[in-house]
Amino acid sequence: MEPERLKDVFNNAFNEINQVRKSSTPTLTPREVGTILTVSTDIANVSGLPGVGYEEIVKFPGDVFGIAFNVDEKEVGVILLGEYSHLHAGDEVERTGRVMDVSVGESLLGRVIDPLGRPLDGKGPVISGKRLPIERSSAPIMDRAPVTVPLQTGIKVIDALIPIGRGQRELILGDRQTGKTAIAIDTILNQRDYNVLCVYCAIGQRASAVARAVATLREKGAMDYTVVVVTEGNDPSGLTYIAPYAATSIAEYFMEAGRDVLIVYDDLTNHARAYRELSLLLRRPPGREAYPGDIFYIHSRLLERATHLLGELGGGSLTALPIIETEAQNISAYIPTNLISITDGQIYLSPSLFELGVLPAVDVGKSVSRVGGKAQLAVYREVAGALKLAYSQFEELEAFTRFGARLDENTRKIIEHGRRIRALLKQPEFSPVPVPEQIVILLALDAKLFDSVPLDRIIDAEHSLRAAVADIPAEVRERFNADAELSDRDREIILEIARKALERFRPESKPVTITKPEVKTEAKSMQETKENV
Ligand SMILES: Nc1ncnc2c1ncn2[C@@H]1O[C@H](COP(=O)(O)OP(=O)(O)OP(=O)(O)O)[C@@H](O)[C@H]1O
Repeated sequence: MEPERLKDVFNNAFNEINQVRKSSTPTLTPREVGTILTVSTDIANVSGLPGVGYEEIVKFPGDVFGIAFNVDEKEVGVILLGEYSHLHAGDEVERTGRVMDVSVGESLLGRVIDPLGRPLDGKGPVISGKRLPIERSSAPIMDRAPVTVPLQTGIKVIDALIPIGRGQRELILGDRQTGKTAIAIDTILNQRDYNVLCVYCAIGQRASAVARAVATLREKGAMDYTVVVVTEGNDPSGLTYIAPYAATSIAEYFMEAGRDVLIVYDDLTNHARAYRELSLLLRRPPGREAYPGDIFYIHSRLLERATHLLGELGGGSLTALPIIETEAQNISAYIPTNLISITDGQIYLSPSLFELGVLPAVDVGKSVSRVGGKAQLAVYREVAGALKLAYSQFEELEAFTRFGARLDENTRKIIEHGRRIRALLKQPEFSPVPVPEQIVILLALDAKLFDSVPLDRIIDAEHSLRAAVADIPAEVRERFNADAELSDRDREIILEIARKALERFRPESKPVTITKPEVKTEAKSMQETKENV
């Protein structure tokens, strides 16, 4: 062989050997490791991680994870996401190079998990091939469609007077124990018939309250289409802080797959408190009510993720029902006003109505839905305006009746009508009312058919009317859900059925003979008394 050719063969062989050697050598990946400087309540200060990014996950001994939150040149403030009593100054901390993410997917339906995706229901690990970061940017404006489809809550007062649309953000606020959770749970229960998936995010709640909510959802068959994300009061503040973001990513997965989703944040007061605690521990400067300056931003970036996507993007929607607890009915405190300005309306629950037994204790005057009216079914719109006006007139006039003022006939009628509206807007927990039944009740109320029914028989009259809905011809009932307006003929048919159903609840016109004997008896007895005296 020629020397040139020999040289080529030799070079090729040498290169091949080099390549084989390279591929069999294990590649060395650098580990960036730092040291814990201090560990205090729910946070750790770490040094020696110069490359760490904001919100990057770092790993502590014992598989405890943390989020890098205060990234300074020499020191990193880390929010701890697990039990940290075994951590000490001097322990190693390792960068992971990734941000916090959570399992998402169909397999999460029916599960109760914590914000890290760990199961809390004893049904084994959550198996899902897909993960999404918990912090995601919200859909850009050009990807958003207007809110046009109603989200039926099954709660008469809300569906009629404060309607919610799919993709809307409606705040539920009120003092403690006024029925805030009850409204959210009832709304979830009602989604069974509407094919809306639900995510219930319990944030820093008492374990007993969470257990009660989960038991109700399970008992009523709502867990089939619901994911529950839980942090309890005694969990680290870091876990409480990330809970709503993780729950939103779980919900967004379904939305991006074209589904309609409802998410409940119960409640964001606990979330704000957890964030305040972390910020103060990280020595961020406190602002109003000791909350950090970016408290508005953390809630607005969360709630901006609720939207209705365009048809080309699947047409899915994410409706958010954040809950806020007020103190002594102060809706102008810092966090409630922030949330009121971020959301598209609010449902205010009044403790005084709760005490009076008007449940759900929705104060219609202080509640509003800014976009839901456009999404409301046409049949509701026909009666809602008149009903709201009649109800607010009644509330104003009711105050006068407390002074025992003599009322003219017209005022008396307004008050009697208003009392019946209030009585019919009452509703027990866990018993959503279907749309056709709600509409028939509202039409009958609007036509003042209930005004002749005594107040103590209103509930029976309502039951009788609801049972009579079956008599309405199917084609008329179909128009209720099809967002079609009712014709005069339809209205007449419905009112005729309602009249019949309510007939037996009218008080019998009292025959004169009934009163006369009473007078006689009284007179007689007076005479007898006189005689006896
Ligand atoms: N429509 C209703 N009918 C009957 N009872 C109701 C109704 N709504 C709420 N309740 C009752 O009122 C109580 C308080 O309700 P709920 O726990 O929902 O209030 P909350 O405002 O969420 O309370 P917390 O401040 O503890 O979160 C519960 O005992 C619940 O059963």
